[in-house]
Amino acid sequence: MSALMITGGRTLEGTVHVHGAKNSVLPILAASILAPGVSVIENCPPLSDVTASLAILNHLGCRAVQEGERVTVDATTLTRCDVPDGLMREMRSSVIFLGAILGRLGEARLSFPGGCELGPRPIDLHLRAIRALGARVREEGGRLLCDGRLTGGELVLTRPSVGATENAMLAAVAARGTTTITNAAREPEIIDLQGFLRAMGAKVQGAGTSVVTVEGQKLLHGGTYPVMGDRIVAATYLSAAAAAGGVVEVTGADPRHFSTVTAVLSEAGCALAGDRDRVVLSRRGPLRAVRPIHTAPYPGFPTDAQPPVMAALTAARGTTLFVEHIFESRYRHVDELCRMGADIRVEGRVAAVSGVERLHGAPVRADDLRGGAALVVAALAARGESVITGLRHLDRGYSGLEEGLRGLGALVRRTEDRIVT
Ligand SMILES: CC(=O)N[C@H]1[C@@H](OP(=O)(O)OP(=O)(O)OC[C@H]2O[C@@H](n3ccc(=O)[nH]c3=O)[C@H](O)[C@@H]2O)O[C@H](CO)[C@@H](O)[C@@H]1O
Ligand SMILES: C=C(OP(=O)(O)O)C(=O)O
Repeated sequence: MSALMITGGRTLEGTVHVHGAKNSVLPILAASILAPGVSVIENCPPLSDVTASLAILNHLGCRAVQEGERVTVDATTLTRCDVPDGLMREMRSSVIFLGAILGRLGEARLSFPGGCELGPRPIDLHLRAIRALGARVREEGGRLLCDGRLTGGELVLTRPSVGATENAMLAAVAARGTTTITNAAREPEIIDLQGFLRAMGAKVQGAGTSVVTVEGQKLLHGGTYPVMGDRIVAATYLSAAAAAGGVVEVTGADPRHFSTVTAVLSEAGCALAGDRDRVVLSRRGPLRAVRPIHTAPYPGFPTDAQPPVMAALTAARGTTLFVEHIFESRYRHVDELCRMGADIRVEGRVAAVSGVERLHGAPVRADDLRGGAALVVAALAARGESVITGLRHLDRGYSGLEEGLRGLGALVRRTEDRIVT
């Protein structure tokens, strides 16, 4: 079983560059099949979710290859409209292929997606959106059978779901006429998807606001596009620096995309400065508790940053309340943090984090992606050695994490075969 061995207690110093955003590149890879052409995606991180996306693309008949941080997708040869159940279960974003396959071929056969287990993650809004564009959707034996000629229309999402907004945009690009998506998600990743669709020749506007408008059936071609930097990876490195102390510069992501996170870390006693694609955090003295942190859709505090920021505040003076509004069950890291000496009580959606003097190292297991990031942050600040297992979750969203942390002076190594009892 592979594990991360982290000996905590060293302050972090230096610069770390974040890779491209997982939550941008996955819908962009799905979008690449909308036109029978060659797309080139730059700044594409080598993540296991990207590998899963490439496997889906190749299964569909495309030629998708990753070389370093560049992915080339030749979607000219796309022939199939089905995604096997095993690939659907690999990640949440497999469901975004629904709008894209349906848009390109008029037919799609998928099943329900996997992804982090954070409580129920239905896809009713996705299906409602594509039905509203004229698709027929049947469920048979756990498979979703979708077909129909798509026509633009007025879509109103009952909540600003990121994935449903993306699926609706992809289907709308191929639909006849104009589609408006009201109460659309406003995340920066939606703006990135719009950027790629425009690079393919699509007419899309409004991304980043609550109303996205798509004029469908424009002549599309392959596009070349650089994926934005990962704001959650940036938030994770900053949380690590806040937890361990020191001076860390994070480059490659736009600090405006995670300003709610930097605001919290600043309130906790860190000094922050930055500009368009870099931010520097320094923490010399102790951390203090902050006002309650409520996760919310963008531009609110991101649910994906809740676990690492919580880990950073486990040793702050005082008590911080976290209120998780997006997912029903996103505190699976709490029990593991408590094994490291944290004092956290959870009641429903609220977690009360009472700062302790210092965490201690322990064997812990990641049960989901950002929960794993929280354990890394905690281990860097803890006294002694931690052994973190469950790395397949971390590998879905973090590439080069050990190298990045080692470059900041952390004692981190990955063992591939250690048996952890
Ligand atoms: C690959 C990707 O981009 N994942 C991100 C995306 O996930 P994802 O796209 O799955 O998140 P959504 O915004 O769709 O989900 C938000 C909430 O809406 C609910 N919901 C969603 C769809 C639906 O059809 N019905 C429904 O009830 C979900 O259960 C959840 O409670 O946004 C989340 C919220 O910022 C992030 O945590 C994930 O990292
Ligand atoms: C929850 C996440 O990912 P996914 O939606 O792919 O499960 C995440 O990136 O934190």
